[in-house]
Amino acid sequence: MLKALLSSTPSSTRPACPRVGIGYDVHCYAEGRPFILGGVHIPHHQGLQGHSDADVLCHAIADALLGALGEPDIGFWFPPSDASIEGISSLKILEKAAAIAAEKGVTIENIDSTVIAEAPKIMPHTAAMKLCIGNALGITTDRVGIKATTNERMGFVGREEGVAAMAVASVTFPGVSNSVD
Ligand SMILES: Nc1ccn([C@@H]2O[C@H](COP(=O)(O)O)[C@@H](O)[C@H]2O)c(=O)n1
Ligand SMILES: C[C@@]1(CO)OP(=O)(O)OP(=O)(O)OC[C@H]1O
Repeated sequence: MLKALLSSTPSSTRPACPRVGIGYDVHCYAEGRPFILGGVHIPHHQGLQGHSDADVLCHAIADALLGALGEPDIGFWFPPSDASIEGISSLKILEKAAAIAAEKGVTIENIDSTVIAEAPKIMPHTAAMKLCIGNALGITTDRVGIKATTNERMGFVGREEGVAAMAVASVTFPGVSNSVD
């Protein structure tokens, strides 16, 4: 009876829905700072400036994920004006984005990213970075893409004034069904 009633009413059934988001960030270099990228301390003569640990890659990934989730960006959740988060590990920011995804029942499918840096070499550190990012997001390392390129000596990246990163995130929102079997 209920099944017949439901089949005659407008359906609210919706299949699982894939979504994507993009993120971009840039930080300038400063002497006397550790260079933290993807949660990993990479030996370098200078690091990135920021209110947080300035992990430009994690910030780009966080914004990509928040975008895919339809949420406000990183600055909403972690305001630069908040003194209590000074020096915060950006892996915590990824953990927060993953928690928001989990609350919504959203599956994180994969992340891909590119770091744009003239120096140092990034690729030797990507295995460690993928582990940190994968752990923070609760996904396996094969779902975390990290690539790197120089800027061919052009612009602020080319002059080694800073580092940029871009990322995309792919997620699946859960389907809903009113069917009664
Ligand atoms: N900071 C970087 C930049 C580049 N790489 C690796 O070198 C390759 C060549 O870079 P080009 O910018 O000259 O195309 C690139 O594909 C990366 O594998 C790197 O590790 N770190
Ligand atoms: C997480 C925050 C907190 O201040 O980190 P910042 O180091 O300020 O980095 P930025 O990418 O400029 O902005 C994001 C901020 O919300």
